[in-house]
Amino acid sequence: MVTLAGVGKQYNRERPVLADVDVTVRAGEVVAVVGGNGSGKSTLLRIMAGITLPSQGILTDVPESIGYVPERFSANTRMSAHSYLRHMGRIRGLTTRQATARADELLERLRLEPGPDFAIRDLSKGNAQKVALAQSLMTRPELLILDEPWSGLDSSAHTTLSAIIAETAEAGSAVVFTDHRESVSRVETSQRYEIEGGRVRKSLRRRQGHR
Ligand SMILES: Nc1ncnc2c1ncn2[C@@H]1O[C@H](COP(=O)(O)OP(=O)(O)OP(=O)(O)O)[C@@H](O)[C@H]1O
Repeated sequence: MVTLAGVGKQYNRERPVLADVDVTVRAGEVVAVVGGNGSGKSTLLRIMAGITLPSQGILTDVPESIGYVPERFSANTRMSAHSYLRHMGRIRGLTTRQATARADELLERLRLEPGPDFAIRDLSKGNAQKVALAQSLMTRPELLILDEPWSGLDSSAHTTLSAIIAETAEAGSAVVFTDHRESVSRVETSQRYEIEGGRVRKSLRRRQGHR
């Protein structure tokens, strides 16, 4: 699905944030990346998503369709969640009818409050995160990248998100998500990587946790 070989990242000639990262993510896998604040989790995910270029190393087997949910989704737009999702769906090749149906389905499933026609810029943090998640799922991505996806979501949305991650992997896509080291992963993972001191190590533990 996607392979990172010898990947490193340095911002502004500072100490490297990441060094010699070798990660392979296969179709159907759920991969957790854990680490403390500032350890480089978001940087690694942005490199995987093609948003940030690595300073060293290469990426191969990068899929064409990638869904990405940033740690913070701050769309300062008066556009409603539903209009935004329809728009994103159309950009990704859906017809208006398909995009409308998919937006309806996702917003209902995620229980967007106060409702699909509310302006995105006035949504609460958790509800804005739901819109970010929904945009990544408008068409099925081959690789779904989620940066601290549980943060800000309420417990009912946690359960929905865990189910969506499991379903996405079952459908043959790969899912990569980050979490803080001390957090218990909420889904069964195929692989788990830990980031510390710029190094990414594979952790042998497979985890299934509950919160
Ligand atoms: N665009 C940037 N320019 C300069 N430094 C950056 C940039 N983005 C991230 N950094 C630095 O790289 C390091 C890793 O940041 P990153 O956001 O990847 O960590 P993180 O593990 O996701 O942190 P958190 O858990 O707090 O979200 C930090 O020291 C951060 O300040």
